Amino acid sequence: MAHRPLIALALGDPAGIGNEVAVRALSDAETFEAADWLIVGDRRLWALGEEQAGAACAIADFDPGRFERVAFLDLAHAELGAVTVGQSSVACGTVALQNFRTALRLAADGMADAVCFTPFNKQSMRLGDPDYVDEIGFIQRSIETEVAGSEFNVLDEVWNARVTSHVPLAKVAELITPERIERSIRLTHETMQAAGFPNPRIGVAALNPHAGDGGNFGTEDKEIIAPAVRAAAQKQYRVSGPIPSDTVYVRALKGEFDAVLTMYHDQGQIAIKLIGFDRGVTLIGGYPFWIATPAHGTAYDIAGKGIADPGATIAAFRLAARLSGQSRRGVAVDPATRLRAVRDIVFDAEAVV
Ligand SMILES: NC(=O)C1=CN([C@@H]2O[C@H](COP(=O)(O)OP(=O)(O)OC[C@H]3O[C@@H](n4cnc5c(N)ncnc54)[C@H](O)[C@@H]3O)[C@@H](O)[C@H]2O)C=CC1
Ligand SMILES: NCC(=O)COP(=O)(O)O
Repeated sequence: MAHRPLIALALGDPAGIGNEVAVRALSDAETFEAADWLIVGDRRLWALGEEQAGAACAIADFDPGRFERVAFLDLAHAELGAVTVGQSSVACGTVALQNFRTALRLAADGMADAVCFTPFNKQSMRLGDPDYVDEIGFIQRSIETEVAGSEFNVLDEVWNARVTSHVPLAKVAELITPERIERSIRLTHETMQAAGFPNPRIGVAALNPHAGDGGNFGTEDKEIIAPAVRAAAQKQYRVSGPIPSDTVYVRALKGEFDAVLTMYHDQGQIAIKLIGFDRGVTLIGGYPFWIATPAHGTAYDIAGKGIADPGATIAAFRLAARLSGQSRRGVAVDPATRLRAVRDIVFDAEAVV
């Protein structure tokens, strides 16, 4: 039976639109009611978000004895003078990394059902941590797992999955291997099943124009992708392809596929953002808890102006609440156990900062 989940919300890059859209999203009654919220960040930067949004949320500081529906876990860690709205910096990356790591550990330790985050700026994250590549690598390090999850871009109409993600375009072709494709098909199937699709239909995008056009425009589709799709189909996955990538989303939107597996980041993201930029969610699957964020980024060009659209953040928060509320795990639901769990959150948060 569904229960109201506890979501650890890691505030993202403070120089971007993240705090503003988080304030707006939690001011939306239906979104707020969908979960209990533990907001992880620096209270002074949250106040900046309230100012930018022109709205205020009455959220008490976290107190283990009084936690009911929402609390702010104030890590009070930002070097405020070094945060400039609209600019990447070490300070912004460091704050975002610490917020994210704390939220991940809360969930990994079973003290939150899911993690949401507002947009990170990967340039700032790299400045804050030279080893930072992307969220997947950081999650692996933070929760000490070898498991590499994957990003899924979610709209009501269709999902997008990726064989490669945050890699230079020049490297994509060499990373398209049968093993990666089969693994991505399996992860897409398992993640979508966990999200409520009993037997998802997956269309696999081709890499080259017109799926290589008989070998005229590259051989990967014929020699690598087609055999991998056949092998996956033999294992009973409902999969077809390679399908020319300029029309695979047209077919998906007509109802032929529940998801499209693309070969590289922008191949799917362009389609998804054209279909629903204001409600697109990036969902990270493959871990014991759901992780969700809006599909858009930090939008430095409009940060601080009070004009950011909160639609995708609302969609991300609601999706995480729905999936974790009906999910495979679930933290303590009775108040006494939850109180104990939330007390531990504080100790854990102190330990990781
Ligand atoms: N959820 C996350 O953590 C994500 C983080 N990123 C990161 O964000 C940074 C900037 O990425 P960009 O490619 O420039 O994409 P972006 O999404 O930040 O901006 C692209 C364009 O969309 C507009 N835009 C974005 N969100 C909007 C909103 N809510 N309302 C109105 N307009 C909006 C921006 O003003 C800009 O013109 C990068 O470091 C990237 O890695 C990108 C996507 C998702
Ligand atoms: N992994 C979260 C994230 O960065 C989402 O944006 P994208 O770069 O994967 O499009």
